[in-house]
Parts: sequence; structure tokens; C-alpha cells
Amino acid sequence: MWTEKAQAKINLTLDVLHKRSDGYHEVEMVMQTVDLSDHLTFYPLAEDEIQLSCTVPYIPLDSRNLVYQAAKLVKETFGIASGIRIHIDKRIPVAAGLAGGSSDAAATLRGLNRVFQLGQSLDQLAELGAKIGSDVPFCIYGGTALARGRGELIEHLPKVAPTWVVLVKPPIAVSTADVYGRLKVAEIERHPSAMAMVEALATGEVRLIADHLGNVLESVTFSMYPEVERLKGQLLKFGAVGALMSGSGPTVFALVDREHKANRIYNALRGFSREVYLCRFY
Ligand SMILES: C[C@](O)(CO)[C@H](O)COP(=O)(O)OP(=O)(O)OC[C@H]1O[C@@H](n2ccc(N)nc2=O)[C@H](O)[C@@H]1O
Ligand SMILES: Nc1ncnc2c1ncn2[C@@H]1O[C@H](COP(=O)(O)OP(=O)(O)OP(=O)(O)O)[C@@H](O)[C@H]1O
Repeated sequence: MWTEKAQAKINLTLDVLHKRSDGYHEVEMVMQTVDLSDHLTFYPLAEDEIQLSCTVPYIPLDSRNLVYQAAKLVKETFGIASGIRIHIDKRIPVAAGLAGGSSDAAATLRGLNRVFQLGQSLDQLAELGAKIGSDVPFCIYGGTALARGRGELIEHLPKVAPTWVVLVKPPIAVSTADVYGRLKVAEIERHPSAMAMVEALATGEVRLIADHLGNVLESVTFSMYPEVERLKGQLLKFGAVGALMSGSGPTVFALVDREHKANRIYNALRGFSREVYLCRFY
């Protein structure tokens, strides 16, 4: 038996530079993991099978699950004839913009590297992970990073102070492909600066970090779901230093400079939304 934590991520900046000929968008993003995680447990099986179980009933346990895809990829790449049972203790909200599935896939690659004693480096696992999804390579490492390409080219950034974060997920599911598909790159009004964010992070000053938050997908998701924009407004009204939608949404997050303020915002938002989380950069 082996266990791995799969951490949620937020995008502190998300810029789209252009649409590529392969259908993906060229991005530049500052990514950060937070201490909200799924817990995966791995049980080796003698028979050649991949078996999944999960604490929530509404995610598929077959080849549509990114954990299944990661396990299959490992078995095929390394010619492993035995099997694996994987239990997912789900704590990250699903279809939220927090890379829950991608992080589970990354944890599966790290976990199976141990269980099957494959001796792969994190860089090698990240390369493998890119075959599953654009967010998977970042999730292999976690921490703070600059992501480029379609998201798979990772440049590590220095560790940042454990800033308080309040996450709120409205009860809607957003399709990442749909949001990218509706984006008109030529009409982007303001491109966030990843470089300015990198400099702000180095100071550890929440106010400076908040000044440089930006996500070009916000306007697309806001136009489809105005309640997401309203939720962002509420976070700011209740005292967030800065607030932003994560990824393609619909989760919005608040950055807060003091624990008591984070608690106040957390309690205030619980009056509006069922899925509210208090966490820190990790
Ligand atoms: C929104 C983010 O989560 C921000 O971190 C990522 O950019 C999306 O990462 P992901 O969910 O791992 O995305 P993938 O599973 O690779 O792609 C899902 C779909 O999103 C679109 N997609 C994704 C990444 C990217 N750079 N350009 C895109 O246009 C494509 O239509 C793709 O078919
Ligand atoms: N292990 C998994 N955990 C959660 N969802 C999964 C998993 N595997 C496949 N899925 C499917 O993927 C879809 C998106 O879920 P996920 O939680 O990964 O989205 P997300 O947080 O928006 O990811 P991203 O930020 O990378 O776009 C869900 O509708 C779900 O059915």
C-alpha cells in the first residue's frame, strides 16, 4: 500500500498569447498549489487490472477518469503485467478550475513510480503527464511555477510565503474546452504580466501580488455565468486584498493578508455558497 496527496492549483495569472495550429492555445501562467488535496491510496494487484474507487459517486471510474488513464499509460510505457487498485479520497471540488483530475493523474504517476519501482525522475514523470493533460506536468511538481506552451513547459519559481486563500466554487460545471473555444484572442483587453507577478511573489507582499492578478478567461466565463463575477465582487466586498477566477472557472479565490480576515471572509461566504474552502499557498 502507498499513499500520495494530489494538491489543488490556482492560476495567479493566466494569459493567452495566440491560438496554435494544433487547436491548443499558447499560454503564459503563474501557477500555485494550495493545501487542499485529494488523497490517493495504491494497492498492488496480482491480476492485470486497473480498479478505481472514489468517495464521491459522480465521477466516472472507467477510462474517462484521468487516474485510470495515468495508470494505463504507466502500465503500457513500462510493460507492467500486474495490476493496481486505486482509491481516491476526493476533497478538491470537481470541474472547478482547480485541476482536481489533473492533480490526481499526477499523483498516480508519482505513486506508481514508487509502487512499481520505476526509478523515474519528476522531470520524466512530467513529460509522461503531458500526454494526459496540459495541467498534469505542473501538478507533478506543485509549488510555484511559470507555465508556458500549452501549459506543459514548467519553470520553477522560489517558494512563496504561505498566503491565505479562500476558494468559492459556485454550483455550476464549466467545460475548459468550451471556454477556450469562445475566447477571441484579438479582443483581449488586458494581458496580465507574468513577469510582474513573479517580481511581486518575490516580495511576499499580498497587496503587491493582488495588484498583478489577472486571467483572460474570466470575461468568457463571466459572460456565460454572471454569478461567477458577482461572487468575485462579494469576496472583495468582504475584505479580500485581491480576487480572481482560477483557470477556466467557475471557482473564484480571494487572497487575504491575515488569518482572522480569512476566517471572516470564509464565514461570510458560507452564507452564499455550499462549497467554500480556507487554505494557504503550499
Ligand atoms: C485552464 C487551465 O486549467 C489553466 O491551468 C488549463 O489551461 C487547462 O488545462 P487542462 O484542463 O489540463 O486542459 P487539457 O485537458 O489539456 O485540454 C482541454 C481542452 O482545453 C483546451 N485548451 C487547453 C489548454 C490550452 N493551453 N489550450 C487549449 O485550448 C483545448 O480545447 C483542450 O481540448
Ligand atoms: N480523477 C478525477 N477527478 C475529478 N474529475 C475527473 C477525474 N477524472 C476525470 N474527471 C472528469 O473530468 C472533468 C473535469 O474535472 P476536474 O476536477 O479535473 O476539472 P478542473 O478542476 O476544471 O480541471 P482543470 O483546472 O485542469 O481544467 C469532470 O467532469 C470529471 O468527470
